[in-house]
Amino acid sequence: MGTLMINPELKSITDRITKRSLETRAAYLAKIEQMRGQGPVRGALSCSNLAHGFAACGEQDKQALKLTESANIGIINAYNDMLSAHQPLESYPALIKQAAHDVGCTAQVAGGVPAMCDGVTQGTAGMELSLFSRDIIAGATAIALSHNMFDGALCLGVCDKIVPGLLIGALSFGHLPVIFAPAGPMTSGLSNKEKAAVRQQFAEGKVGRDELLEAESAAYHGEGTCTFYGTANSNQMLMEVMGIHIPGAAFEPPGTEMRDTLTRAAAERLCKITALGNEYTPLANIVDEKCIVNAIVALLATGGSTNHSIHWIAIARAAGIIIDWQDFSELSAITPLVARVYPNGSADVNHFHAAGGTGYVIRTLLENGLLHEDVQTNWGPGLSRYSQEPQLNQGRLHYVPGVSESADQEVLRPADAPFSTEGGLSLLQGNLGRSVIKVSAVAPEHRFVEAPARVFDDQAELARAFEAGELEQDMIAVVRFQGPAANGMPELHKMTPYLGILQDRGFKVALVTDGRMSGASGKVPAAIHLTPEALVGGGIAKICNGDLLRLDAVKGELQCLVAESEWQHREAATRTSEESESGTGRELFAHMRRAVSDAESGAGVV
Ligand SMILES: O=C(O)[C@H](O)[C@@H](O)[C@H](O)[C@H](O)COP(=O)(O)O
Ligand code: SF4
Repeated sequence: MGTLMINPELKSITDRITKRSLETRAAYLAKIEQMRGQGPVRGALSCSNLAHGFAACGEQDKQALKLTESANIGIINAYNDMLSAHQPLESYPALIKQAAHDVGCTAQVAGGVPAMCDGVTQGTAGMELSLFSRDIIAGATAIALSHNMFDGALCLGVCDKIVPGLLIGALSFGHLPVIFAPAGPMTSGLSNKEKAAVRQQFAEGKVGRDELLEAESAAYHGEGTCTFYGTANSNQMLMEVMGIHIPGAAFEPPGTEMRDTLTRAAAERLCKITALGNEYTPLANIVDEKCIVNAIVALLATGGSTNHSIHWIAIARAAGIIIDWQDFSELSAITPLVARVYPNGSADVNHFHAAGGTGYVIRTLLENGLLHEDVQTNWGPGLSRYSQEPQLNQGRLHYVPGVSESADQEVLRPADAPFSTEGGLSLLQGNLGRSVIKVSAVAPEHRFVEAPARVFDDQAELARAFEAGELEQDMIAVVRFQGPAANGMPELHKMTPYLGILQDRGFKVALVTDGRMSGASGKVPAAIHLTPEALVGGGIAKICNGDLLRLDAVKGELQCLVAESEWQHREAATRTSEESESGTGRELFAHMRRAVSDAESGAGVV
């Protein structure tokens, strides 16, 4: 691999983050140091604690656990049948236990964590629990690891809030080595673009529910992660570039010999890097400022999910590192877009993987000084290890250098000849507050929209207005009271077909909301995560129907073009509906709505 001269702006942004985080990072590391016992963590347990901990084990494991020479791995499993991406995880614990035994160690399922499928809950009341489920998962991870029987943790989770929640929880046990093992993507079915087209036809009444269900079922047809580059697959890219997977684990499909080999290898590696061995690699040493910056760069370079402009702020905070949207925006200005995967193009993650995948992205960014190479990883020091690709040779795993050229220039390009010289996300600012936009999914001709506001209190109201034919005009839809404190900041992805139709009909259309969009949302310019949110009196609550709004993704401006004197005297609207307070379990999350931080602080309660 060529010289790895670091980009000077990348270095300066990293130095700024390191300086800003000095105190919080030092406090985090001090807490982790306190948690590091000598010898296996279980050695500090009382006899009764330990006996409870291995009561249900077989005799061989009991003997191993009584002694303190061999490592015991805690498995945190997010298996359920709701997420096609998590369904394969059902069989992983048995594979991991056998792999641990094969190297003289033990493994136990430390606990399960809940996992919500945002595809199942999209557009329903359940989506109002989705963001909060991240911090519930973080707490559930800590509950599992708090048994203190473990010398390392193997996290089994893939999708949206699950990987961030597992990682936030595991960072509270950052004295342990932690490896994430995914299940991989579904094989390609009906393309995401064709699926989106049938949805628009359904919204226009051109096809019926049977055709729609047939298209959806042809797109989402089997086990594994949905194949668009949304939040779940962005998680996989970021776990690679942070060195938390073992190299090349992200996009191998489930149910293959390679997939099972990678899962076993993760367990074997984890047994090797505990404090009992001579390659001790605690999670706290991996997730540092350079690692977080690498994750943001990889997100921006691949047009990853906007949700990570929230989750990775929360993850960084869990490691004592403070980042904000200005950091994202400045990194985006120096990060080339090297991948076009739906919604940023028509390819899916299987095409991305075949074209060179995570190894190629890491290689080309390293070669252009756009990632920090001098980092710690679960596979050893130095990020260039993750530009390698796994191969099987008579059933044994080994690594070879990854491709040095993209196998499909329509899907992956080198960082010095990218699809765009800027990354996928931008910060928008103005008299409405601060928001983010995924520019990589918006055609250049749609990145500037100035049009009258049409104000809605939820996405269903917008759908009704569309169906009544009231939206056939240039319009910036304002959907408010969708922030974290209002109703848990749901994804508002169901609006995408309606706004896409209006855009296709030639109207200038955009969306402004304090809510979220799906990582799969695309072509309509959307200023999302608007902070401060409507419920706390943010500017979005002062917009009236007909106000002229400007969304300029090129200059980074979001403005209500009302005279300053009038704007200052505008009353913020108050919410008319308490619908989000109860039903579908939402009453159980009232304390989180009251305590949640704003989107730019990570929308967290932990
Ligand atoms: O952020 C994300 O990537 C989304 O939450 C994704 O996980 C969700 O499942 C989408 O809603 C699926 O897309 P459709 O709803 O278009 O099927
Ligand atoms: S990618 Fe989204 S829709 Fe697909 S399994 Fe994961 S959460 Fe569900």
